[in-house]
Amino acid sequence: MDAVPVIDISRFDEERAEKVLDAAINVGFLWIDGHGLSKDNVRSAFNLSRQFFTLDREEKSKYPIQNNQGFAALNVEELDPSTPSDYKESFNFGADDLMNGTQNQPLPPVFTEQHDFLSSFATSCHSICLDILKFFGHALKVPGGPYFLAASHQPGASSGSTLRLLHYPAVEEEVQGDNRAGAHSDYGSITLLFQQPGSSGLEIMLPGKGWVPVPALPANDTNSAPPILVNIGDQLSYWTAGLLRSTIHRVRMPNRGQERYSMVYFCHPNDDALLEPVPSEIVRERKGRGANAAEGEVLTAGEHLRRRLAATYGWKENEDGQKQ
Ligand SMILES: O=C(O)CCC(=O)C(=O)O
Ligand SMILES: [Fe+2]
Repeated sequence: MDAVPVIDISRFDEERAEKVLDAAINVGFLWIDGHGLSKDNVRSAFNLSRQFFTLDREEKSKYPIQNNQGFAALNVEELDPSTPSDYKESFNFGADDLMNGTQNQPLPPVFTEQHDFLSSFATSCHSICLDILKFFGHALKVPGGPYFLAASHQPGASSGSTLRLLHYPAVEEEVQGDNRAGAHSDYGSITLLFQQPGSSGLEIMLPGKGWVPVPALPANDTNSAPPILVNIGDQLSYWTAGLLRSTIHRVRMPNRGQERYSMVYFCHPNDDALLEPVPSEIVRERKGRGANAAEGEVLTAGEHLRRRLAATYGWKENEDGQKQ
């Protein structure tokens, strides 16, 4: 996909850091290669996802989404309030718990039996995100360089980091228009998006270009998983006064009879991180704040997430993060 560059992050150098920053400023999406995740790992995760979503609806509904963890049935989520709710189902894992070994979330046997695998998958995703954040820290020339942003994304610290499995069932008739995931930007710092080879439906909104499809890249013949799609979320946009683009995207599935599986790792800062512009000359030169920020208001990452989730699921949470 020409609009979205592919960048090999297996080595850290000036040129690559500049390319990563450039893609984040101009597109908000990039493919990363040299990420170190194996094809087998990604395949196993997709297999687990398929095992879960093919369970009876009744069985899946024993784990209803609460505090952004668990199962959201078809049409529960409404990513874009101006369009009908999303004809997709999902399962969210609290990735901080998966990483720190304190599993509080009720899980079906299909997942508890593979808990070690899920923990290691989430840990790998998080460490890929830390690698990418190091490129940004370096290119933005913040104090501490590569470690500045990574330092507020400690693996296992209390955060909104989430591993999410998604299933878009095949339909024969049009279901509420073609929008299967309404237009939205992501809430965290950066997102890793896994699609299966041959899979289509994802579109991103680019200035001057409109909606641009971003189909999965083909599988390669190495042991490595194909390049992973990365996008900038709102929190990194706040931190960089809107310099890094939190690009709006959606899923449309006009091809009848096709289903789609995708997996997403939302990397979030520690809950107590303040979403104020980072001390960078490059950011200081920039006027304004990131997407949706009211003038003069500085939120913590945890507060920001609570607000966004309340809007998405139509529920409110109290200070302790309890659903009301
Ligand atoms: O399924 C997809 O490819 C997109 C999912 C997505 O954008 C999200 O869950 O935030
Ligand atoms: Fe998204």
